[in-house]
Amino acid sequence: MARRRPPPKRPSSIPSSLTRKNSDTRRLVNPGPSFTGTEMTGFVRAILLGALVAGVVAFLFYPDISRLLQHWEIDTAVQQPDLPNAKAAKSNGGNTPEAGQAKTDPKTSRKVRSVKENKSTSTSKSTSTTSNGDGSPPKKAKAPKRAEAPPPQETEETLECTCQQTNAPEPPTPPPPKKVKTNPKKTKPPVKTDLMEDEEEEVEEDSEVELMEIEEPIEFIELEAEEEVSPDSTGPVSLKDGEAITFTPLSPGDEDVIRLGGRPKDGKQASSSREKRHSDKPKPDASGTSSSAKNSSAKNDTSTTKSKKPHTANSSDKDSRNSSQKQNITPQESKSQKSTESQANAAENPENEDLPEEVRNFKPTFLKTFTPKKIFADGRRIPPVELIPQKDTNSTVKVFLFNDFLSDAECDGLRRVHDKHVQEMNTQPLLCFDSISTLRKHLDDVRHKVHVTPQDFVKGTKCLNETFSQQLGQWMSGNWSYSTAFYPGESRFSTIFEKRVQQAMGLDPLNGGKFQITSYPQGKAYKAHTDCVLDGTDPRDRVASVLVYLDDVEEGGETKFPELGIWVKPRKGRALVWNNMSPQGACEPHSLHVASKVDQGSKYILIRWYYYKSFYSLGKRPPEPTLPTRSAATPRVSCDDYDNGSCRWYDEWNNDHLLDYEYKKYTLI
Ligand SMILES: O=C(O)CCC(=O)C(=O)O
Ligand SMILES: [Fe+2]
Repeated sequence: MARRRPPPKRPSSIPSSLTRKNSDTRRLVNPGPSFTGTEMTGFVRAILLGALVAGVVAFLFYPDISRLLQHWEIDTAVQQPDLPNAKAAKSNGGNTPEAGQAKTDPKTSRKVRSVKENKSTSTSKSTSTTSNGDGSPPKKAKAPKRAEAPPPQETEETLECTCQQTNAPEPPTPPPPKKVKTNPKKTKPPVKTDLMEDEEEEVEEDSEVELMEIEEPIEFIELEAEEEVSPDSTGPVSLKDGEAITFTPLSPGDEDVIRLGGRPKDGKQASSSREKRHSDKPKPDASGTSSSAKNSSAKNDTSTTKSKKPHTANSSDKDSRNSSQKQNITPQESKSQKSTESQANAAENPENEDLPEEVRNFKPTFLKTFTPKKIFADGRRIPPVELIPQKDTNSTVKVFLFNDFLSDAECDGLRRVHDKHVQEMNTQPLLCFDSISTLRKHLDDVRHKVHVTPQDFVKGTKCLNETFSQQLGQWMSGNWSYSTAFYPGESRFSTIFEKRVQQAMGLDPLNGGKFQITSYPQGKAYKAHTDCVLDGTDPRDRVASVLVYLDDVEEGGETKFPELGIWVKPRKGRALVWNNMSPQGACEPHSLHVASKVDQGSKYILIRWYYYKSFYSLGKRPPEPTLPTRSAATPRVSCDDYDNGSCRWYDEWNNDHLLDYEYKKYTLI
């Protein structure tokens, strides 16, 4: 549009001294003509006529004058972007740096971005999920935010447009809502249904446009085809042809091969093929000293390292992890190996002084190989799906989902092994509590007023004595979830599973810990926690978690990530994989997750945690502590919090219930 010239600016004021001087001069030097009465009347008439003509002209051309003035204002706004018009134009576009920011992952950025656009365009799904904040099922969606007009550019035209809209008698009709289409090949609508069932039902009552938009499963991105691992590809694992993709389902006979933890009634502890797994790794302690001997010799260690663990995952495995992370280096070796650099580090951070060298010098690098790939198993095509956080967050946590990661037969087999083992264990567990206050809360819960004294606990432990354990166990009537464990190399299944995980996510089998199967009876949940230790002193933590649902759950039992606004419904065979640590190696608070209450039916999961690196005892059965004294096959129940009824039954013992555990964990085998 042609730009009109603004009218010349008039001087805003003339110095009064000058004016006065000129008029004074005129009056004195040139007094002007004098007029007769007739001449005066004619002159007045002429003036009146002129005024009349000017009035008519002004009336006829008024709109043009008005427009001329407008353009003058517009030009001013362009030149001065701080004027209100210019500001409004900027914010109306909604094109804030955040909104326009793309995710940094070069492989997924395009798709992530497209999903984000979709989200902001208008879905009640994303609105409702995001707004809840606690990861609870989304509430009734509000009126969806319609498609926004494309962001205006900061040009003269844009501003002119704003200005004209303001002056127009009727506001202009907004552009119709944008329907964002995603590539149907790359989305999986059925998955979305699982996650968003509640909202979907509500949204269906709304307009057609919404329905069309809701059809887009915005939470899911099936990842790029080029990431696929084809059956005959060599891939990251060197396997024999076909081995990576064919899996013979777990047959009933195989169940015996899976030895679950705990001392069976014959008193012998199951052993794993630990030496094989680590035979190629140097073992700082090659003396062959038994682990229990080392345990007792470590008792004098006065390591003061305590990690605060407000919301850390099930203590049993954490214990196994901690004990596995610290034993490689004896205090003597630690001292002799001290480098100038590490001493300097320790001097900088005196709190770390007592940590083993390996811990202090460990440089966490984010697992570059933590990349999802499409895999095939047993004739099943298993593409990865990235779950997009429904909350704006600067989190580095990525959550991936694989449907049918395990076959029905595999899931059934694992459930059977677990149930059988729970049945076979001694039915009377010993009950352990993280504190007396947790015990009191549980007593209140079962409506029993009991005066608790330290004598009720087995000395040196956090566990109740046998009599009290039995009593409280009956009152609580098995009101807990059940975890059983098996170890790498103990079954064909474990080997096949870890290879599958390696292919799908690039996680090194050697960096994985035990396999834990957990069942939740109806009404059970598990507290909000992170699988790594928040603000922990040991950076060699659980970098990623792999969770597989072994059955559908009739109602409830979702895994929720409240900080991300992601929640996932259990589906038989479905795997969830996420990273717990940031690229810098810090435990990510956004990885907080909760197993929500099973409202109807029961829930079964298989979980395995992966670490930054392999440790000597990682993935090996931990030596059982002798305290408390107990008969074979006695399970323990750990209530390490009250929240969400998070007592959990374990088939094996570790050191977590020992009072002095925190003080010696870095030197335990
Ligand atoms: O059961 C779930 O959904 C989550 C379980 C979990 O996070 C865990 O066992 O660490
Ligand atoms: Fe967890």
